[in-house]
Amino acid sequence: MAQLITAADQLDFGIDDIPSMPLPTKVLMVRPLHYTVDYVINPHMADQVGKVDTIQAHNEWELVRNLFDQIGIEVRIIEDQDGLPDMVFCANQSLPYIDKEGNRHAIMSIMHADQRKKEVPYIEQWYRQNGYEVHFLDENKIEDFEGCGDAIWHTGRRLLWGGYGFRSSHKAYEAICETFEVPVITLELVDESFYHLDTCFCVLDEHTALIYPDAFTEEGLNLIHNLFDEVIEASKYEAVELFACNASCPDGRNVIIQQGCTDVNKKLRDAGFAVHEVSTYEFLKSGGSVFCMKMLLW
Ligand SMILES: NC(=[NH2+])NCCC[C@H](N)C(=O)O
Repeated sequence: MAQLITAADQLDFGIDDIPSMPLPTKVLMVRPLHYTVDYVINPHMADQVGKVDTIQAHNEWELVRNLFDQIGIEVRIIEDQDGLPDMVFCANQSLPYIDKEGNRHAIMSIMHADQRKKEVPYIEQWYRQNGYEVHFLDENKIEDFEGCGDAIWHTGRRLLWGGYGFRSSHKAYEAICETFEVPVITLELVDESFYHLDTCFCVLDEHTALIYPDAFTEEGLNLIHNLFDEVIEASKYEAVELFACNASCPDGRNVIIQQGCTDVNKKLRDAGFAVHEVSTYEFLKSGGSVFCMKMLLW
């Protein structure tokens, strides 16, 4: 079953056929002491260089942290590094996994932008200190891969969704599929404003996803609709300006999301989710929100 799936006609399983995987119980967060917008590597950062209010950013980060804590997720914290202003976005430097025996693994990223490459060893060190087996992709064969920014676990199942096109190469998923022995469904990203899969695709529970449809190809949308019974769509405004799809729903019930996503939040509540709004305005300036500000762990 460990296959790479790029088109809906390759799907020979339903979600219930995929072995289950425990839900994450922890998050790693990186305290943003050196967070700024210093360079432009995605469209959201244009015009934002030097415009981050550092104190406000730290306050917002604390509130995000409190919300994870409140919904029962244990928060682990490390500090960021001087000269690495994007390190707070700790969804990007790795992809963790728990195998069927309960052993923990992490594949380290190959960051697309030179400015972010030095973040990876700090996260690797944390994994080593916390009993994870660390794996590397072959840099001679794979150009880039930005961890859980693009690679997203299906809630409760040993199935990975892999976005590619801007920050991660399709080739990375061949290697990940082999290393973790899980099926990977790849989704091409076509709009630069949605440069990571986590900007336009959020798995809410086993049967429900929140997406921004125009960020995908028709084939991608087919794949998503094939595996999810319910697909909630975000409007352009809430997806681009408020990063609605960059929400996080670690337990299949509580959704932590940027403040003001009125339309999406109504749809989430109608579908039975508990919505927790939080301001991440200072992080939106860098092209990130709740999902990017943490790494889900077991
Ligand atoms: N998973 C995410 N979308 N992370 C946000 C990363 C933001 C960061 N400024 C970058 O462009 O790399």
